[in-house]
Amino acid sequence: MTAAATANVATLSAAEPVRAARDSRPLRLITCGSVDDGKSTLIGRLLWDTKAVKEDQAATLQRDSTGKQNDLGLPDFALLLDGLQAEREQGITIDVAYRYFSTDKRSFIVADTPGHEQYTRNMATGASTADLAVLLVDARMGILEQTRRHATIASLLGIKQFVLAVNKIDLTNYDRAGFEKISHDFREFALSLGVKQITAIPMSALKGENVVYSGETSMPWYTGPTLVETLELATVRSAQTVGFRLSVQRVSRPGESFRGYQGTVAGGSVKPGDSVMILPSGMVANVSKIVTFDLVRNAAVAGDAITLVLDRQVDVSRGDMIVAIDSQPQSGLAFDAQIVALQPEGIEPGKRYWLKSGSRRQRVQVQPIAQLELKTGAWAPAQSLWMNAIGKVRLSFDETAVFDPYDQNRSTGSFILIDPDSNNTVAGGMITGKRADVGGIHKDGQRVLLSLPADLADQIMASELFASRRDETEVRRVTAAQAAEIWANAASDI
Ligand SMILES: Nc1nc2c(ncn2[C@@H]2O[C@H](COP(=O)(O)OP(=O)(O)OP(=O)(O)O)[C@@H](O)[C@H]2O)c(=O)[nH]1
Repeated sequence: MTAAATANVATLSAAEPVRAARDSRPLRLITCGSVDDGKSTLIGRLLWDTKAVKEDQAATLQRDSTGKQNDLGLPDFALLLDGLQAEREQGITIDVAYRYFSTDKRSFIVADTPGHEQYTRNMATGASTADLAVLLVDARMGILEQTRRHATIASLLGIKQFVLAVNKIDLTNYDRAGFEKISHDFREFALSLGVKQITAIPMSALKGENVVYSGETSMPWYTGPTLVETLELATVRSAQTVGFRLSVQRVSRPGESFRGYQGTVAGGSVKPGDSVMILPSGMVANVSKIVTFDLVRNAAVAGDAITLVLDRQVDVSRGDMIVAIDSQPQSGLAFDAQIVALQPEGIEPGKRYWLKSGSRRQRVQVQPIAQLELKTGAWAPAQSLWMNAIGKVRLSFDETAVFDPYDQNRSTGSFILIDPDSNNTVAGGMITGKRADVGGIHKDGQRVLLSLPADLADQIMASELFASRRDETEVRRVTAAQAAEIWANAASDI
């Protein structure tokens, strides 16, 4: 550690305690950027300078770095993450690697998300739980399309605080004008996304400048905070406001006398005596008991895995949602959503997919409406969505679907789409809202629902199209505007 760096440690520890009422939950952040922007080096540097690296790891790192030290004689920090990298390359379970570190003011969880284009999916996974995004750019390259894509996904997923880490500033000779141009370009783009909290920091992850320790010796012109100071002051996302949600994973019937509904609480809280509704059936019951692995509990909150026992016999199956009666999600046949297409085959107009949300799996027809132009931030009409595209779509279900909008509940408002032919996960998405409860022709159990405007509904019996289904067809009255939309979507439904 240099003398200047040591002096800065003292400065940091002596700083005013951060905001008294701050949430005690760790701050969750994601780092994203293009390949080689220096993410691994930055995370390694954060862990090293905050002393999150255990002694044995540090010794291994020094050994493995032999011959690779940088000009400060420090090890190659990116190697710290190599173990995780190897797991990632083998395939599989760890899409996003989580790392923990802390300062004397706060603890942090950082999700290391890969920078390659095809890893957009993993980036979205990390971002869905993050409070803040650190977007890395190479000071020599400036803002790239990938930077814009990541910033957009992070903002769609509800992240409102961004740090723009203008890394490798040492390679531009600490060029102030270059840094200011990049931060100006990014600020303009981020404002178009509605993101207002942006801190741009000139940084050398390799040399450890403006990460944990100040870079004032090399960049006297920069008087703003270091990365860690920014993180210490960031706010955690506020708790979601919607009521109790339990997506039923399993119905437990160990004996005649006991029937419990198992799952993880996906929102709100519940206690014995609460009135709940089972969706989509709409049946109502009261909670008589809450059981966890070995305990009877007097309450459960979001994140708890529980078995819920109700006070009466009701029909509940896997995939149903049990919700607070006074704060219900939206039920319907048609929803609006935003998705990120994840596979080379893209999203085809009108194709049927499996939609998976929590423990529920339903058939859905997906109609792309618009695609986000990353250069301008504008939505352009689109019929299909190709890999990595961010799009607005309409979802039409065969049977009643139940969601919260994503901004009210990230768990019951998000989903993935699976291609029934290839079994590939072709998109990840967020519900933005329910559409008017019409949507053309839908099967609801044994019934066929046909939605038509009032004037046409009176003539329905003349319709050849539905003659064969008349007995099982229910006609609903809707407005003319809704009807135009229904007809536009209906052809492929029949
Ligand atoms: N000069 C300089 N080099 C840096 C800096 N940060 C990272 N590097 C170098 O840039 C190269 C890429 O760094 P990584 O940390 O592996 O980049 P990455 O973004 O994690 O790359 P992937 O893991 O492939 O996505 C390495 O050779 C680093 O030593 C910096 O601030 N200054």
